Amino acid sequence: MTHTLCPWLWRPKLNASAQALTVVHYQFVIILGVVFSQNKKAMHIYFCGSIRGGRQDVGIYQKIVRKLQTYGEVLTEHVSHSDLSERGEDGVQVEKFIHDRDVEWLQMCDVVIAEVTQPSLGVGYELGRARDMHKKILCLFRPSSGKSLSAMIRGADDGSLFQVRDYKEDEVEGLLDEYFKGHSKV
Ligand SMILES: O=c1[nH]c(=O)n([C@H]2C[C@H](O)[C@@H](COP(=O)(O)O)O2)cc1CO
Repeated sequence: MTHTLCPWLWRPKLNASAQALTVVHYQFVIILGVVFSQNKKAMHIYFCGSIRGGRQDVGIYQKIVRKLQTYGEVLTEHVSHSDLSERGEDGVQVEKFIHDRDVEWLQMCDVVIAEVTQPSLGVGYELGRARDMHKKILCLFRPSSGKSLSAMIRGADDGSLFQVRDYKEDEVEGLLDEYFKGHSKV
């Protein structure tokens, strides 16, 4: 029986119980391998940052995206590209393409990280959609900008799925480490 199922395990010198033990051992190793490879599956991270709302914070977006890339795949890496201007992405029928692609990415992501200091209609829309999808959301705001965050963002903080944190630029990496410590596999 054993040699029919697993010919490479068939060792005529082993008695039946030793063969059964070997099979159980190999099954255990296979199960461990499957569990381990699932845990290693990259987390999908959706990063939101202003584009047409103004690109003055692109340097901070780059810092955030670099850090996020140590935790998983950032689906919207383009938001942090310094050559992406306030005009946004170009192309044929680009508006519908961008909207539909980004909503699909929101659906597939494990977590949404948004830099919300520079107000942006697109980021506000993404956050509303993500909240309705019950995604884990972290919004980052810099009070040193002198701006006041919309109540529709700050007021959405429920201390759990939707969180808003005030931060200083030099704290952002530590803050993300702290956040992902609690959400290492979403
Ligand atoms: O070209 C684009 N590509 C793109 O992915 N977006 C998405 C991602 C950003 O998090 C968000 C920015 O919105 P807005 O452009 O309204 O600031 O919208 C927005 C634009 C332009 O509106």
